[in-house]
Amino acid sequence: MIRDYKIVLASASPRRRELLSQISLNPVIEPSTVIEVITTRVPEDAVMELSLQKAEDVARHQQPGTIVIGADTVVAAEGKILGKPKSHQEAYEMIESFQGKTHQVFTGVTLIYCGTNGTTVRSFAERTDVHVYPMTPEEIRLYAEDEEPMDKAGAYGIQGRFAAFIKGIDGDYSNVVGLPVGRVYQELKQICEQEEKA
Ligand SMILES: Cc1cn([C@H]2C[C@H](O)[C@@H](COP(=O)(O)OP(=O)(O)OP(=O)(O)O)O2)c(=O)[nH]c1=O
Repeated sequence: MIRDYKIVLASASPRRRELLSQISLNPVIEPSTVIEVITTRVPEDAVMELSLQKAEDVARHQQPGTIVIGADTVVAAEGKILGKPKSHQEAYEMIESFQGKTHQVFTGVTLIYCGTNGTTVRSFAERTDVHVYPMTPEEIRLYAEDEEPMDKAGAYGIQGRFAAFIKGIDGDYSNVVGLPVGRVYQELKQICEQEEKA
């Protein structure tokens, strides 16, 4: 059973911790300190690559019987990968590029099971399509000036004030917030079942 394992979340994101506690998983928080390197421009591959780097960094110093979760979220809009904005101006430009349109949010997740005879690694990427209402330059400016977009991929938080501009989504909502918890739970269950059979 999942509760027989120690779960470590290799992330500083409070949203990811909250999403796991929503499904009664209360992980130990150990953010990774790895320098993130992307070697691809394909968003689903990039988020898996980054989630693997974060999970591997933290898995290195774990005891057997631990499962480490690493994750990374990006927005893909108009052929570009958008991470966190570096300035309010950049936040404005990101939102301007996808207002009135549909973009994709990808979260990559890596689960590493640390066993007595080595490790098991599983990575996957989950996609959600997000439809955004047209926004006026004033609406974009007021939102981009706020602190809310600054620590978020694509410069918005669907769970925050930006909800005013969300027309709809196709896919998992929790994936947009930073962790597709349903899929994470199913994958964790499979790791535990495999270990119990072995
Ligand atoms: C699109 C979107 C992203 N986000 C967040 C999820 C992620 O926390 C963040 C993307 O940054 P990430 O680099 O994926 O994660 P992080 O830096 O917050 O945490 P860590 O690297 O330690 O795991 O954007 C929202 O909260 N709401 C949204 O609507």
